[in-house]
Amino acid sequence: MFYRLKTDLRLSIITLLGVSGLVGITPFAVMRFLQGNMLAGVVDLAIMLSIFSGMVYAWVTGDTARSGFFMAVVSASGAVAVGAVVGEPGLFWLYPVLVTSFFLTEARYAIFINVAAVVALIVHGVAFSSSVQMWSFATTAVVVSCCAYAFAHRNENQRERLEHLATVDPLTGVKNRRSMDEELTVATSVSARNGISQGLVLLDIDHFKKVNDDYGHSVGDEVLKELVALVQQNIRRSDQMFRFGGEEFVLLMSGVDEVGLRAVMHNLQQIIRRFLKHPGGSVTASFGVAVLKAGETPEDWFGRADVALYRAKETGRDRVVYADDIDAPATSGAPA
Ligand SMILES: Nc1nc2c(ncn2[C@@H]2O[C@H](COP(=O)(O)OP(=O)(O)OP(=O)(O)O)[C@@H](O)[C@H]2O)c(=O)[nH]1
Repeated sequence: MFYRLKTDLRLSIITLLGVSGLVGITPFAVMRFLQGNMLAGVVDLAIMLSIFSGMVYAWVTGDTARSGFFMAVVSASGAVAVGAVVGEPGLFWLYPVLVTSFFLTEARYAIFINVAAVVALIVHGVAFSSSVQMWSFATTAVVVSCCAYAFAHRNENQRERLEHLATVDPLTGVKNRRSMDEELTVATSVSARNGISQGLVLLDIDHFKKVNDDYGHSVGDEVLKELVALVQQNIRRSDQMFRFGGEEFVLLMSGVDEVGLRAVMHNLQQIIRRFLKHPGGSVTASFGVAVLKAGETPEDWFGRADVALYRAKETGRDRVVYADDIDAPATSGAPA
């Protein structure tokens, strides 16, 4: 529970709004019923129930986009209703709403919700004792909204940047090992559900240490970038490439059958041989390939591809080895 609150900002805002809404509005609802102000009491009760159901929906389904939008609309409508029914003291409820809307839903929806709420109160007009007060309210509402927008926007940018840094290899721009672990898990579950075949390729540049030693690290870096560009130009957009570490890369290919995979690998091997160069000549690579088996774990799947890569290196490099060819039981030719 705390992990979800820590990692999902929108869920934490929904929860904060839900809990503080319930705690903050309950005394007002009770007071209004006790004072006989039934309409205001019913409005408070409706807001509390809606906020509570939005919060429960977010926790149960994980769909914070929909529940966030719902809670932004509910809290803005509630604040307008309270302002319209209670008058001037009720206006203050709009300020927290103007801020939280930017954290609950997308900026364009939040702007629309905030403008609609302020306009609704101005058009209704009853909550204001003078036009000066009304325009002061409108101006401060705009200032609060602009500040909230700027803060939420910056926060979102930083979140995206951190996510990028955590998942992408800075040298080559492909996803890193951490993303690969997640995608392999996703691929195995998708395959278990839909039966879509999944191919896994481990690609390791041959004698890369010698490239670095002979021509320098920066030339080695260029070779890595060139390799990524070449491979990406020659695989489908839906295929994914990851840098596993050093000079080792991983390709995840969905929906490719055994025959298709062999054709793709033959093509990739030829292209690397022909076009991947260092100042002294061509660069080659070794490949280990495994097609996901039914019920296999990501670790076992990766392990088979790794064994195939090891075999490719062991048997001379610059070759593609398929895990299935290693797994296949040797035929003895003995009569049954
Ligand atoms: N330029 C550059 N080199 C890197 C980077 N990451 C790892 N390396 C180098 O990659 C080399 C890998 O060397 P080895 O593991 O011995 O592999 P290899 O020389 O390719 O030999 P085989 O794989 O057995 O063919 C090491 O020299 C590392 O320093 C990087 O980001 N840039």
